[in-house]
Amino acid sequence: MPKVAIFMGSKSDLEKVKPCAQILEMLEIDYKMTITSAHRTPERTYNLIKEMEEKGCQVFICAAGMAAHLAGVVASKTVKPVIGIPISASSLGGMDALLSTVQMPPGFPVGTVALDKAGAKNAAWFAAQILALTDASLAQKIANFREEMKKEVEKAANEL
Ligand SMILES: Nc1c(C(=O)O)ncn1[C@@H]1O[C@H](COP(=O)(O)O)[C@@H](O)[C@H]1O
Repeated sequence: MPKVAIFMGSKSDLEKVKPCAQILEMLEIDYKMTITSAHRTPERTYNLIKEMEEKGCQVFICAAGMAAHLAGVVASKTVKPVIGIPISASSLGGMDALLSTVQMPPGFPVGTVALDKAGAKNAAWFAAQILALTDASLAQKIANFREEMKKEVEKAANEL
């Protein structure tokens, strides 16, 4: 049963979104990743939100570039937390997607992470932390990975 939904606006976003799925896999969190667009396939988007909620999904992650309305539209249809990953997909270098993801009207927040791959990774960590509020073993797993990251920094420092 997927706990997290990852939606992206286009197949062209996939390479930048893959790290999100990889982190969820590393944390052994069930997820469903698919392509849907609030602009091009509004009905599919609405149906997917409903389907995912019925399956027990707790967090929605939405990645989109350009006029990135996908996360906002998902936020309008669910009261589950929505995390937006802005994708740089135009000559504006991602500022278009960043602003259209983050600047939501009050009452419909989209927790917005950094652009592209770095943001994709943090979207997964953030979703995991939300799920860990009610899952002690997942919280411990996240803490263990943080220990590993700490060791990597110390190892790199020692090797300099
Ligand atoms: N921002 C949105 C939405 C949406 O918000 O509904 N649907 C697609 N897109 C974005 O358009 C960009 C170009 O898409 P194409 O490469 O398919 O032309 C992609 O970054 C996609 O996320």
